[in-house]
Amino acid sequence: MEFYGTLGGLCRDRALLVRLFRAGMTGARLNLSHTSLSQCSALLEEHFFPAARQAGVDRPHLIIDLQGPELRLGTLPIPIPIKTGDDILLGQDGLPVPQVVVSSAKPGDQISIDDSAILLEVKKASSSVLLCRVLRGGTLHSRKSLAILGVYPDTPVLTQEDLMNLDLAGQFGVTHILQPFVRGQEDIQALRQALDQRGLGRIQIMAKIENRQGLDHLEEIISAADQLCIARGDLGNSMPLWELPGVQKDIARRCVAAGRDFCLVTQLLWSMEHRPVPTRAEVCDIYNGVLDGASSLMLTGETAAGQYPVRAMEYLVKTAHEAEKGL
Ligand SMILES: Nc1ncnc2c1ncn2[C@@H]1O[C@H](COP(=O)(O)OP(=O)(O)O)[C@@H](O)[C@H]1O
Ligand SMILES: C=C(OP(=O)(O)O)C(=O)O
Repeated sequence: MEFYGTLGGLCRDRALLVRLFRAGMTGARLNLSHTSLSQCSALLEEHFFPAARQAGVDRPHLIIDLQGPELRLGTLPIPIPIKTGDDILLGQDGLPVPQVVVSSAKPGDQISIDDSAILLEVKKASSSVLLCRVLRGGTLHSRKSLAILGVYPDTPVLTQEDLMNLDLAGQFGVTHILQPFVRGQEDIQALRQALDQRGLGRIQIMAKIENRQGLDHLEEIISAADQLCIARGDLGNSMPLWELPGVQKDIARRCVAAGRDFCLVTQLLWSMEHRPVPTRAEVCDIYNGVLDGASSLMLTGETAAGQYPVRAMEYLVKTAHEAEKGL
């Protein structure tokens, strides 16, 4: 099995990366919604690849997660607390959001931020600004994910930043690409074409299933992609959460039936961002994911921004190996 962490601000530390590899990590993801390959040249060349060599991992996977059609909050000068019941503006003179959010949302729509940690309802909409009521408050941070629930604005398959990152993917040793919000086989064909044009046909495409559009076109996505990724953060925004386990199991079953590898990601050990020991529910989730056929497991905030990244990797790897004994 492959075990991945996400490289965040924490990971500009070779000693930490050596410990993650020694704990069983076989590769890592760079979320290019928060950084770019050019900004990460020192992280990759001076820390990531040397750490892998030092830990005896010959060919670490380097996975880039593109921006694609995903919507995100813009950059905030400082984190902003918002309270349940407050009214806030999105767009002109308010919080920075992509213009397509302002033009697509209508009164009554709900907007989730940071995988639904924060929830807004649109009260009034004009062509430049949305007045929203805060249904669930919290603290807003830069570049957190944003979704208009049930609304799918027409956004490009690849952003300008994505194309610039693809230009550098060969020289930085990228082995896999996580393609976000895949809507059908055309999205995958567009990425494959962009890779072929750059002589990067060897890079594996991992199609992220993150919303209803992906679910509705699952069969063709399974055929077109090299691997799938069950991206439970955004996928969980697109349905009542109690439906998510059944949907995860259905995707897993269909991947296994088609002989397609799949990766399981998000909140596998979420509590370990702040606690040294996982919950019983988290280790059971990992164990079940392996029994359901996951070929890789990926940590996100646990290694990118958490307090116990190495312990989290150890729990991930040990729990998965225990589950493999039952296969
Ligand atoms: N390259 C990075 N630099 C700084 N912080 C990062 C980076 N990657 C991730 N993070 C932080 O870790 C959090 C969890 O990572 P991830 O799951 O990849 O992001 P998100 O949930 O925003 O898609 C991010 O929201 C961000 O706060
Ligand atoms: C891993 C995921 O993607 P992102 O971190 O880009 O929201 C997810 O949605 O589960």
